[in-house]
Amino acid sequence: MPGLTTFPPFPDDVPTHPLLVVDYELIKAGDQGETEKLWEAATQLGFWYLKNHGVDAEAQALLEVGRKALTLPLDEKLKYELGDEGGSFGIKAAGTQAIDAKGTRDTTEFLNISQDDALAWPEVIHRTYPDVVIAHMTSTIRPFIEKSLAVNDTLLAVLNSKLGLPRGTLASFHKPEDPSSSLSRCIRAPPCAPNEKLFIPAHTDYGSLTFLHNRTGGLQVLPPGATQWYYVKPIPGLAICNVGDALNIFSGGILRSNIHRVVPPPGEQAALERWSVGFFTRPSDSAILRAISDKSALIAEAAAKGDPGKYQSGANAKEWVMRRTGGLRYNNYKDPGRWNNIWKGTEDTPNPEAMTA
Ligand SMILES: O=C(O)CCC(=O)C(=O)O
Ligand SMILES: [Fe+2]
Repeated sequence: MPGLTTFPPFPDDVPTHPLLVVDYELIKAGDQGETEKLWEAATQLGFWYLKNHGVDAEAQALLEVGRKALTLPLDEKLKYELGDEGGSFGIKAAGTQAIDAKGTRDTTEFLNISQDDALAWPEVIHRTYPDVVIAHMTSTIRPFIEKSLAVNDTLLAVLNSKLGLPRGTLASFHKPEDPSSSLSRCIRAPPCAPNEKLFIPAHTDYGSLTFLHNRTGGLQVLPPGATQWYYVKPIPGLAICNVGDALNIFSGGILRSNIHRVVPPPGEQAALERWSVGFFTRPSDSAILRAISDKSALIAEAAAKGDPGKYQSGANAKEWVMRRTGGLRYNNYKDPGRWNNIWKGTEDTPNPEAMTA
């Protein structure tokens, strides 16, 4: 069982980037110093560790369900495949994404369960899932999603206040009753074949906040101004959180949606199958992705300094996610130039894979 595996250690001789450690208990208690730490992390690198979040057991349980679903026979998994239209929910089969400008197929699998489906179950809002997922909807999936949602909502409220927005502004773009592409995800990547270089290509996250539980290494960030990738070391009990495109745009660029990718785990960990789980908070489908300049002088000032098009995307959150998800699909791949552009996020650094392609 993945959760019971004793992992070979994460090597100490690979380039690793430190992240600030934010204490969720202190954030909930309104601690000023911790709030400042979260703000620094969210505006500088856009990534941080979160401790005392209380979701470890639920994350582990979701991983076990993900393991059951992603080890079903292929024909069973394909019944729930995401499809090429840019849909977010269901199973992403291996080989369905183009992971570089040359159109190389990926090897990872995802189980993506919609927040809306989990909260409304047994009502179906977006789609159905394999029986093994349904069987654990109330015992496992819903508790993971509810607790993760509470964590992300708490962080959003702190960021809302630091951005000088009227109370509840960011929350109004993330109402749980409005349909969204928010989801829980379980990722499986194979033990590293010798020529395997990339599991998930360099990207910014599509939504607002990501809350990730990693067992083995492989996640890498390209910090602002850096020319090389750095691993983010998985630390038991600490989640890895990051800002996505929607918050970058809402904040006029103040919050950083940093580029990252997933490569095979370093050192001896490469011999293991890689499993990770996460929760992705995304805005309501109909929320327009634009800087909220009319509600915060801070945001107005920041957005005015930036590229005007960037903070007036003209897209709503659903369109943004569909363009990015659909643009990566292998069946939609046409040529390197198109691959580089079609699924772009808010990154301010060129995609390093694009440069070498
Ligand atoms: O598995 C990981 O470490 C990160 C996955 C990721 O970046 C994503 O799903 O957006
Ligand atoms: Fe990501």
